[in-house]
Amino acid sequence: MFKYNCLNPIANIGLESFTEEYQKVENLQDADAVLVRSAAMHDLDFPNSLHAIARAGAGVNNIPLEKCAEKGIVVFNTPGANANGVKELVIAGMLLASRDVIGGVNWVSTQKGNPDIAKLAEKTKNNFAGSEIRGKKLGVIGLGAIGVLVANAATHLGMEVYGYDPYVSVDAAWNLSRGIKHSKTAEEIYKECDFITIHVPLMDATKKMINEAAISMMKESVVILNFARDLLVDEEAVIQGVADGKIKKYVVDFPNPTTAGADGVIVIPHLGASTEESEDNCAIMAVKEVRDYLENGNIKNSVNYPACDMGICENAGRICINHKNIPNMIGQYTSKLAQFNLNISDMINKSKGDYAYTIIDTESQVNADVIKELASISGVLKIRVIK
Ligand SMILES: NC(=O)c1ccc[n+]([C@@H]2O[C@H](COP(=O)([O-])OP(=O)(O)OC[C@H]3O[C@@H](n4cnc5c(N)ncnc54)[C@H](O)[C@@H]3O)[C@@H](O)[C@H]2O)c1
Ligand SMILES: O=C(O)[C@H](O)COP(=O)(O)O
Repeated sequence: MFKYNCLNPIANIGLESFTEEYQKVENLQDADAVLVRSAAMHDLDFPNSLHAIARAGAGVNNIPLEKCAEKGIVVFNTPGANANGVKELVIAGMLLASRDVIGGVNWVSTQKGNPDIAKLAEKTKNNFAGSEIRGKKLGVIGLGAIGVLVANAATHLGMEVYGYDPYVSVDAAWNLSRGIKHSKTAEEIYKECDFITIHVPLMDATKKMINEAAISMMKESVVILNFARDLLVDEEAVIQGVADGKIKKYVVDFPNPTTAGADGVIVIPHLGASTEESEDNCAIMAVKEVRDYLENGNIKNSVNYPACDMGICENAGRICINHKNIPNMIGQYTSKLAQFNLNISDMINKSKGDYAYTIIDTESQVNADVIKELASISGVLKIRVIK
């Protein structure tokens, strides 16, 4: 029996794909796996029983990845599963920044019960007039799952699109519309574009990447859209930019005391992935990843351990070892198994940064003494018997 805990509500369609071998528990301390969306996990203590954390979403800045890796806890996310939901809201954000729909709708609500509202609206509507996005230049920083969809959609709306991503994946590059201009520097985006949207993960290297220096290069009346994370942007500098008339609008999906209610800022309460479809997709993918890891030891879409897949175990035994990426680990495992006269029928070892993962299938089952011996090897962080 496996136990899982949910730190946020996770869509039922995903949870329903857990079999009767799974039990939901209220306390993380009792869990083999945790499912989470944006709940902050940095200050949590993780029990030794915890094997996996699945982020039903993209951003993993709420999870202490290194601390988890060190404890042999594999952290998964669900790449692309909510990308369409975010793309649609980014397009809405561009339209809301271009035309004062929000101001107009708010004005109408102040006229409740006014029998002359239709006439008055015709006199007043000019206060809420705007411009169109067709023909404008959009710069997309970060061409991953979301950035590619936004860039492609914007070309279909008649925008001239520039894309910047020095680490773009081959898959993402294949999916980009041919008409998108490849920017080799972020500066080109800052200098050329009327709308700038960022879709990069929050990491030390990307924190405050949109700052005073970046803003100073931007065009007058630029619109900045941030559906990635608030800390990617120096928001004090943005508010100053709005006050100076340099920035027309800042559209952001992450409310905080700096931006809530600020002039020229459209703040959305983190709704990018809050669609039925995105929530379902993320939950289904997260549960699938957790099940494959707990039941078979396979890793797909982890952000702190390598991808590693040996399928379903057809052999008598399978052990999985989370370990440091240091020399001679495999040599030590194989010689320990040989000491116990265990024959290896299949094996895979992969590494990612400082961490590595090994799956070993054996021709007979591995007993507790063998596991104890393997666990005593320096650099082993966690060991699990799958079969
Ligand atoms: N508003 C929401 O509800 C919502 C929903 C999903 C994701 N997000 C946020 O959006 C981010 C992006 O999501 P995604 O699914 O597209 O992720 P992704 O991993 O598919 O794409 C991120 C891209 O950013 C690129 N990148 C990294 N550093 C860069 C840099 N310095 N300059 C330019 N490009 C850089 C990477 O190469 C990658 O292609 C997530 O990390 C998350 O923080 C927000
Ligand atoms: O990174 C993400 O996937 C988004 O920010 C969505 O977060 P949420 O699952 O809490 O809505």
